[in-house]
Amino acid sequence: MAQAKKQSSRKAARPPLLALHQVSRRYGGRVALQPVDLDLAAGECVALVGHNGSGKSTMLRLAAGRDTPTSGTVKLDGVPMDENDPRVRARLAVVGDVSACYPDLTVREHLALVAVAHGVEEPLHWVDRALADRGLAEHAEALPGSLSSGQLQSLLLASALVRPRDLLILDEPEQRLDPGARQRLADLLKAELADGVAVLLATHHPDLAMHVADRVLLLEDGVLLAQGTPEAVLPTAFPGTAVGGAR
Ligand SMILES: Nc1ncnc2c1ncn2[C@@H]1O[C@H](COP(=O)(O)OP(=O)(O)OP(=O)(O)O)[C@@H](O)[C@H]1O
Repeated sequence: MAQAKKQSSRKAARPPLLALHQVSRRYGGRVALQPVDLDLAAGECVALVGHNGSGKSTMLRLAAGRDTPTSGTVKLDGVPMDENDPRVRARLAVVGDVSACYPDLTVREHLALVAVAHGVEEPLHWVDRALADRGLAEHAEALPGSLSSGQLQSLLLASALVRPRDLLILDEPEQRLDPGARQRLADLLKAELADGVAVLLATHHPDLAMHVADRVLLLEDGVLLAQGTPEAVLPTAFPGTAVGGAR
């Protein structure tokens, strides 16, 4: 654990890859997110936690350039975040919801399309690797409509692995995954972090945050209530829940 702490402080010293400065979002008269700051360095993982409606997805959409803040700035490596900017598209992978799947493409075709569209070299190699890593090899020729919800979630994760990325943003990636697939997700995220990818995720799963996050931000009603190490914040975020496991 001492080693993990040492790594965290070393990571914190790096310049941020993603920087949110006083970012807020209002929908009509409703404040979904009060002004918040976030710096995320390469190889660092921040987990957003909080009840339903606390503002996690709003913050992720703003961080990914998929929504425009009411106030504040979002920058990727100093460049204003805009998901339409090719410089951003080359570095950002977002794991979203099933609406991102093409219903008439097989799992393999879907992944190949994503890889080719992003100009990846040897796309079929990466497709085969993502199929194997996500436990999808036996479903490679299936259409999304015939997959279970957990297999669909694995396809969304696989889509992020067949494209270039320095920043990975995931909204509740543990949804619908069984314990084995959840463990493979944690292993995947740790491998991404070891490769220097910055990871920002929202989760309702304290063990996932404990295993992969360097820092946890607790949101409540759009307000940043607490931030710190998983050990410091998760007991407040999930009172009465045993949060365990070595990182
Ligand atoms: N497009 C929108 N228009 C109006 N209000 C919205 C919109 N998107 C989100 N909100 C509101 O903003 C608040 C925060 O929602 P958000 O989806 O960010 O919460 P969340 O923490 O991700 O919740 P969950 O855990 O259920 O996914 C909620 O009150 C929600 O109703």
